[in-house]
Amino acid sequence: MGPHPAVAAIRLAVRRVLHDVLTDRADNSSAVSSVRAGEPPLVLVACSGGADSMALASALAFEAPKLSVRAGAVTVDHGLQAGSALRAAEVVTRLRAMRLDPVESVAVTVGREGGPEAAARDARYAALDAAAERHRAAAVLLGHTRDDQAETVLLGLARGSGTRSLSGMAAVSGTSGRYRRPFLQLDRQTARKACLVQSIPVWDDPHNTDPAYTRSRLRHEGLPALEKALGKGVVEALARTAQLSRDDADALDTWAANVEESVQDDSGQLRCAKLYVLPPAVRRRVLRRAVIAAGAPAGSLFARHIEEVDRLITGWRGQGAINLPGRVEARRQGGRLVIRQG
Ligand SMILES: Nc1ncnc2c1ncn2[C@@H]1O[C@H](COP(=O)(O)OP(=O)(O)OP(=O)(O)O)[C@@H](O)[C@H]1O
Repeated sequence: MGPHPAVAAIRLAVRRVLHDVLTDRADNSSAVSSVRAGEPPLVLVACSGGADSMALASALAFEAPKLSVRAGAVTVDHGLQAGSALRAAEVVTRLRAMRLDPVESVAVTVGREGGPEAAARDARYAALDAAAERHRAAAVLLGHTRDDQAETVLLGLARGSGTRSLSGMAAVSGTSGRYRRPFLQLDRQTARKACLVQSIPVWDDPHNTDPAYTRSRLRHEGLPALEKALGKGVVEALARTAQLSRDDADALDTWAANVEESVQDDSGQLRCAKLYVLPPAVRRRVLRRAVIAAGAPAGSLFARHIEEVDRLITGWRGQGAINLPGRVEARRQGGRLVIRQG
């Protein structure tokens, strides 16, 4: 008898990603310094102890040896709840029981920038990046599911963001495509079921059900209400929207990169008349690129900032300089847009 369908589904998803990692590694072996010739590649799973990442860890532990890949794990202790260190130690024990090696727990200090969720995420990714470098890992797997993707799209929609934000999380992201999300096409229930039938204990993060958090409200109230109103297929449809938006956003980014030079004068300043005739989606991207090139941190730059700069082109009525994150300033001067750091 074969494995339970949920277990078969998670293993297949991981197998596919491991194949991709090995193929990419073979293609880049001369370019990527972290790859050591002849050494079996190491793939790490980022594991919170929750159902999604425990299912991911179990599938990685099963599939990796068949492809001569070493499988390890990292759990990050955010130190935000009483007893978090103990829980991290427990997760480590469970991961070692799956014969993953190396397995480590990394304690981080969570700052305040951007609110508690964003600060925890920044600290977590910094720790995962450092672990990947330390172990020269070929990839780090994350347990985001199709449900997480649907939530991300809805959050972007509610913020009034553009196509880039609606495109949610990429299947491959990070430095040299380090982060992989094998479960992006799988629903959360499949991961949970796979843990259940394999008797894998999981830890349910109380934050995930705490109505104080936007994502938690969306998960437990918003999406069920949408499913009731629009039907069960809404999660899948939102995930499809993410993929379509990603393709659109990629095409528009390429367009913007290609026209950039044609709107600059000899000293590299942007010519307002040339910008004016561009389609708004392309113009806003050109402006965003220019603002980032001048030194504004991409993460602090929001749609409203770029809209304000855009009004120097489309709604010009002699307004003054616009202050942007990273002490960058944009002003219109004699038919040119001057964007520079103060
Ligand atoms: N504390 C952590 N340590 C290591 N990896 C983490 C941690 N928290 C989250 N991750 C990684 O990020 C993914 C998404 O995290 P998120 O917080 O959105 O979901 P989650 O509900 O914690 O997921 P899971 O059910 O896997 O615990 C996880 O599946 C996992 O791969």
